[in-house]
Amino acid sequence: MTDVTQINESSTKTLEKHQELRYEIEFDQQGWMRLVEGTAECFGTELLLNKIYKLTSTKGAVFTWTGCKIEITNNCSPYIGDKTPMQKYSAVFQEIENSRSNNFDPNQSGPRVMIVGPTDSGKSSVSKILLAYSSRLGYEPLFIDLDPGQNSVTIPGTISASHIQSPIDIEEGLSSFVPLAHFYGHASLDVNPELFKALVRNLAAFVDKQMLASETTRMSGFVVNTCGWIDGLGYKVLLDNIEAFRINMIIVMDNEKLFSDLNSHFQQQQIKILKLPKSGGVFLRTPIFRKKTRMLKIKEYFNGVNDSLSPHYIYLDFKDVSIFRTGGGPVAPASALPIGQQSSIDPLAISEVYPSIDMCHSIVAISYAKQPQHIFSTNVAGFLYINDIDMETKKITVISPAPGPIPSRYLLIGTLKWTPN
Ligand SMILES: Nc1ncnc2c1ncn2[C@@H]1O[C@H](COP(=O)(O)OP(=O)(O)OP(=O)(O)O)[C@@H](O)[C@H]1O
Repeated sequence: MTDVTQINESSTKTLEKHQELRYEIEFDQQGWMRLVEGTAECFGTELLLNKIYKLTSTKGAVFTWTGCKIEITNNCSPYIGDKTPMQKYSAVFQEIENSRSNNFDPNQSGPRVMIVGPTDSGKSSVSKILLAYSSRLGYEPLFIDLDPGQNSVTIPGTISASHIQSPIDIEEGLSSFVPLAHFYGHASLDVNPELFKALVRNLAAFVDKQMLASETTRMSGFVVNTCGWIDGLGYKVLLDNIEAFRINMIIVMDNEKLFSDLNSHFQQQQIKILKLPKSGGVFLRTPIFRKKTRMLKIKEYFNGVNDSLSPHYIYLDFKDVSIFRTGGGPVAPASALPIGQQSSIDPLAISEVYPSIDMCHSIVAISYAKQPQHIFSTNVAGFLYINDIDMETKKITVISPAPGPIPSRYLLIGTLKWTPN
């Protein structure tokens, strides 16, 4: 692996106050940046002066409130954006902050914020900014990621809650926090929306317990990031998720219709609904790019960010594990069924399946459940990659990020596949 500091074709960019330096670095490419003068922040987290930050397969921006100079490698295609919505984002953060500090009743919960909007509208980036600003003020909010396709925290196909108890790392982002995760098993919400809604309700119940247990968490509140499916069934799922988390502030990114629909729907309820524009820097991702990002996220789970981990091969006998599939088998996406027709398969059924060759290259979750009937309501300990299944010797070869025995015999499988290269 290249030592990034050896990439020395860099230039120093001077930013006026309220400008941002945008960068794009291709998959499997690395560059770096360094703040050489002034102050700047990357999605809300302050850069340290003179520290070299590695940039790997990423797009993003560094914003300055004061003006600054940043040295950045030329392979990051850096350019300066002088129109940014950061002042509006900061005003929304102030609203959140007011809800914490204005006569906060410790028996009530603090901000329960959900960010909604179409794909590529900057939802994850705004989530990160709000969490980073909260963290800088000493709060310890929860981050709830309901985007199984473009997850910010762990492997795709999951929903998770992470406790943000330290500043967000600029290189690793939100992946540096250990989440409580439930395995949905599919990258797209429309494969099994009923299962998704039910898992979200489980996660919301866990979050409620966390809020009850600690006044700091209660006051800090949480930020929920969602996926970009906002019409038809996607909108209905969103409404269900809003109810599950008893959201009291919705931030709508860049979509007048969604803003208007939510206002009409919640007019009798005390939910603050705000709208925010998307930044001109937000990168539009094609389906191929999205798939590559998912594969990269899985690779990072097993190999670490910047290949910092060495994954381990583990050999399991068929009798050592029980594999369960949720939803009673692969279900046709709701969008693929004729209008008005529903799948006859119980979307919440969990059935044990015998190992088979077609499971090769699947990502499976290790459940913490002690009994099969608790699998659905229990979070997962981690994930394995099925490298090989030998039907003759009845052995499964898996790749795990950690050595040693796996913590449970119960494995969950969905439709998520990966091929290491
Ligand atoms: N101001 C900016 N300058 C440069 N890149 C940016 C900026 N804001 C966001 N990006 C990048 O644009 C991409 C899309 O942004 P983001 O992930 O926040 O959108 P999203 O609405 O959450 O997308 P999705 O719904 O697909 O998850 C990300 O790679 C992000 O880092």
